[in-house]
Amino acid sequence: MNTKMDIKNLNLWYGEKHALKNTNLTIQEHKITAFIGPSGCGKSTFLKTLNRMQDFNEGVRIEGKVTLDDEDIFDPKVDTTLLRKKVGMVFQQPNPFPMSIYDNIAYGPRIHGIKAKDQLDQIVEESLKQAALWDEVKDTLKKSALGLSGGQQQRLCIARCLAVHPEVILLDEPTSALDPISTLKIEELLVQLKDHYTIVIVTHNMQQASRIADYTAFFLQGEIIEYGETEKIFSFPSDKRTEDYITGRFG
Ligand SMILES: Nc1ncnc2c1ncn2[C@@H]1O[C@H](COP(=O)(O)OP(=O)(O)OP(=O)(O)O)[C@@H](O)[C@H]1O
Repeated sequence: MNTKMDIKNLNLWYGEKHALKNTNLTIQEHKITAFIGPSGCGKSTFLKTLNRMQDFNEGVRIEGKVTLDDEDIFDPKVDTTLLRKKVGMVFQQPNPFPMSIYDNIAYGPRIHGIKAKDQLDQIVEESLKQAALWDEVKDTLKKSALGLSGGQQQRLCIARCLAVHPEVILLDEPTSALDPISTLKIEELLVQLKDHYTIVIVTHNMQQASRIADYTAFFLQGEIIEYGETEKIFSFPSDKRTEDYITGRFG
């Protein structure tokens, strides 16, 4: 088992608000890691720190160390565009660009310098196939992505993320805006994708975490209370607060 990302003594402040308190975690390669915990406990904050999305946030102060394949992601020499290519992100609300399905997928590769049509065609097809969307859209690639259903749009966003060949995929409650069937499709997809990618998912859905995650971290008020194999966290939590949360006593 390989550690893909290692987070050590990570603290984050939004102005005066201490949102992450000395958090430590390892993210294992080719596994799905889920973050669970009540609203406002710091899951999204932690997730966004992993590809330096917090750099966009004024007034944020970060201390601690995060490595990707043993390289410090906060090193001033790090090219953040390249980091975000390696560590891609999918958000809660499907957010396709207002352009064609094809152009949505080709957008990232084009930014990274790929211009040849046959090469872009191949990336578009490959990414849509990997995101289990190809069969549904292969005849309408030139149509607007905004015409797709919510579930299709979210798979498009996953395909768009895959098109730049990331190593880690961060997903922030990717199914919370979707119906149960689309949700299951995305879950199946993530389980397939973990053979090739390392996946980190924030979810409010405890069944979802127990269905798909290999590892689960329980967050509470900016701290990681417990982290381990999902089965263990859900069957024999070591901390009373974890037990109270997963049995629905709060949150
Ligand atoms: N940009 C920001 N500026 C100031 N405070 C923020 C900002 N973003 C988040 N916070 C605060 O930091 C804390 C953690 O928020 P975060 O969004 O990480 O929690 P979460 O566990 O992901 O919540 P949810 O499950 O509701 O999405 C909360 O108290 C929130 O109000």
